[in-house]
Amino acid sequence: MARIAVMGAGSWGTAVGKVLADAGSEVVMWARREEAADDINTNHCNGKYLPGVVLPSAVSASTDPAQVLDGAEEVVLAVPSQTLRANLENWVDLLAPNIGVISLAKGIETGTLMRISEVVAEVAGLPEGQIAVLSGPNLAREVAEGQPAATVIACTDAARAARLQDAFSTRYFRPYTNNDVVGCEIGGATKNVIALVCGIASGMGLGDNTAATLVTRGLAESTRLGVALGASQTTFAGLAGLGDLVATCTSPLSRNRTFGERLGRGETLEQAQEATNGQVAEGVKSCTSIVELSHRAGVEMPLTEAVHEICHEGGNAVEVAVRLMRRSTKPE
Ligand SMILES: NC(=O)C1=CN([C@@H]2O[C@H](COP(=O)(O)OP(=O)(O)OC[C@H]3O[C@@H](n4cnc5c(N)ncnc54)[C@H](O)[C@@H]3O)[C@@H](O)[C@H]2O)C=CC1
Ligand SMILES: O=C(CO)COP(=O)(O)O
Repeated sequence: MARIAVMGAGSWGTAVGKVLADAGSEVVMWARREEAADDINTNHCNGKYLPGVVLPSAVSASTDPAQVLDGAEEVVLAVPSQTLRANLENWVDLLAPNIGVISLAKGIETGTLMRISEVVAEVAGLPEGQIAVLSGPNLAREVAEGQPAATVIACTDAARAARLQDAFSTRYFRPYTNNDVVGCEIGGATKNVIALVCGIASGMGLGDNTAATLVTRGLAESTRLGVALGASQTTFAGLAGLGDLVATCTSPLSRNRTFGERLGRGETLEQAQEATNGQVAEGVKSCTSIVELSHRAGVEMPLTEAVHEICHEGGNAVEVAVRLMRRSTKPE
């Protein structure tokens, strides 16, 4: 039985811990709070993030990263994108030199504009073939309940991607492999921003034509950015692109969509933040780094710019929407 460390016991880290244990691994989770580790060890659940979900007995937890990482063959990084660097810096001396890393994060680091696998490579000094990313339409609650879902495991080392595919395969969770790490990470980060704009539109009372327009044009601008950064266009038509975009833009379980809805109803950023139960809505910060990345790459991302303006420049959603509709006409 392989021993896998999951660093982060939030909603997705916990759901992924359950998947890995159901697929046959021994899973040790790192939790920030003692109560979370106790809850997992004593009650086999994580009541703060996934109330009612029973975790397999092969899942245990600790707040001590040394204990969690001791003997681990793989380490899953399940902390928010903007905190990953600082967390990993604390753990780097505890990683075995040949350890495999799997990033679950869906964001772009602010300031550096790095994808999260690039942050991992820089901080841990690992070659890119040792770093994989997992991304797809995977709302944590549904996966934890055992509802059927698929995902993508991307790694430049195809043999490693195939090994991870096995390690994550269960009767309800079906991973596909891909070698397009850039496309999977860009798709995962941009869909959160498009989910914010879909939520804003919904909060403003707009209907399904608007939502479908935002999803489709959101996919167009995400693909434009990804391709400019070296990704494959086909990745954006797959699970880590369109698949995740649809799930996140339409689901009431999405933190990003819900956050946007509150903004669209007129709440401030602070009010919307209060309602997240301490969970991350990655798009709020990543919209800034994605706008900067798009400028650097020379591609237009009007919807992402709109979200940035509403979230961080005091933009009024109605005025921003009117301006978007008045953009010059163009071929599709
Ligand atoms: N929840 C979901 O349905 C999915 C989430 N993801 C991605 O997985 C990553 C992790 O997300 P979740 O587990 O959902 O997040 P979460 O907000 O539910 O949990 C974050 C975890 O990171 C820990 N953490 C460590 N350092 C932290 C810090 N400085 N600030 C805040 N939290 C800190 C928290 O204690 C918590 O255990 C994100 O990038 C997210 O976009 C990806 C797919 C599905
Ligand atoms: O990434 C997700 C689904 O694939 C989760 O989305 P939220 O972070 O918006 O909840």
